[in-house]
Amino acid sequence: MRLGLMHGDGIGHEIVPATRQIVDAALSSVHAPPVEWVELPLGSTAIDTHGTPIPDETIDALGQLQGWILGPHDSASYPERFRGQLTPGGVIRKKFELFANIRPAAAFPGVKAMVPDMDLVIVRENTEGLYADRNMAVGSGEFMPTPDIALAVGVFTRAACERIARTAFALASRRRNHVTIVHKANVLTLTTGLFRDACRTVAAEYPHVVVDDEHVDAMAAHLVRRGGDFDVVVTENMFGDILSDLAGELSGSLGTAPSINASETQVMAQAAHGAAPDIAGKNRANPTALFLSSAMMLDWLGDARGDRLLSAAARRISDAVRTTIASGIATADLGGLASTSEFSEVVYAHTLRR
Ligand SMILES: NC(=O)C1=CN([C@@H]2O[C@H](COP(=O)(O)OP(=O)(O)OC[C@H]3O[C@@H](n4cnc5c(N)ncnc54)[C@H](O)[C@@H]3O)[C@@H](O)[C@H]2O)C=CC1
Ligand SMILES: CC(C)CC(=O)C(=O)O
Repeated sequence: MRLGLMHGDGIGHEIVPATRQIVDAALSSVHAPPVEWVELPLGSTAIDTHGTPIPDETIDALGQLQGWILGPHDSASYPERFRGQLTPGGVIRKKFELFANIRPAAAFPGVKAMVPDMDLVIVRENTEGLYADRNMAVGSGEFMPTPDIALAVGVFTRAACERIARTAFALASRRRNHVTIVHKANVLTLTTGLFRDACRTVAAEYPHVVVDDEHVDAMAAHLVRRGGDFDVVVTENMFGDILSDLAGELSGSLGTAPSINASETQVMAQAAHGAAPDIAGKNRANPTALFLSSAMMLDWLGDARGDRLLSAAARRISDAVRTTIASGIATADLGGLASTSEFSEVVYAHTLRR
């Protein structure tokens, strides 16, 4: 199996190589064939070598792959000429229509979580909404008609809202049969109102699923006070981005918050967090989020290919992470003393253990 690999920026240079080793270990431990890794340029290093953070050769190569791992990028630090453009991750999401951003948040044994009974999945629409896109036909855009006025246009299409709703209801049907639609239809009546209504339309196809809906501001409060009450949360692009950081932190740390971005045919593993420039190069980052993102990717590929070994390898990784953290070994964000490499070595050993 060929899988793409992009380090990204900041802590990506620490957590991506560690993740590659864990994936290799997991596949070997279940006697699956090894991965043929396809390393691709992206981020600051690609600016130096190719003059752009997202070279055409990377996009072309991804078009030939079913799955890949994307390290976090530090687009806020790119030279001025790249600012205001879609970020590398955003370009990839839109180019390959990776419309479903699946972001679980569940507390681990051994972690002092602020909401210890949280076990939910945020299903985020990944191609529309308010996130800027100057270059593509479908998407949204910011512009300045004068130097003193900035405008942003959000795009919500019924087709994309119904598509992400189906993902959410199918997921809830395999979990606890509960979907919460998050919107802000009291103010953004037409746009997020369309999102809510399209989700409600799809809900009629899943009569066994309990549906409710919340305004995004109230939802933020509910997550803090009673985050254990939610199962699947479906929402638009920016609300999902924000709520998933909140849920990640409430259930452990941003460093434990995984995600995949998926279409019907391709999957990208990408942690929910960013490049963490404040701790980059210090061997302090928690690689858990990317480890678990890669496990989600293997699981997705296992389903898509009907290959149980890939799903078994995915379980190896998540079990190894849980065992490691439950044994009291954790990085600083979880209150532990382990460095990135010390933590990764223990997860690696547990992944290989038969
Ligand atoms: N998917 C992506 O590639 C994303 C990229 N970014 C980019 O990352 C850069 C920094 O953005 P910020 O807003 O500071 O968000 P961030 O997620 O990089 O960092 C926020 C805070 O969480 C901590 N943190 C994040 N990941 C961690 C980990 N694995 N282990 C331990 N602590 C961790 C950081 O140290 C920081 O204190 C920006 O250029 C931003 O655009 C931000 C979010 C997502
Ligand atoms: C493209 C990213 C920088 C947006 C983001 O924060 C995320 O998707 O997590």
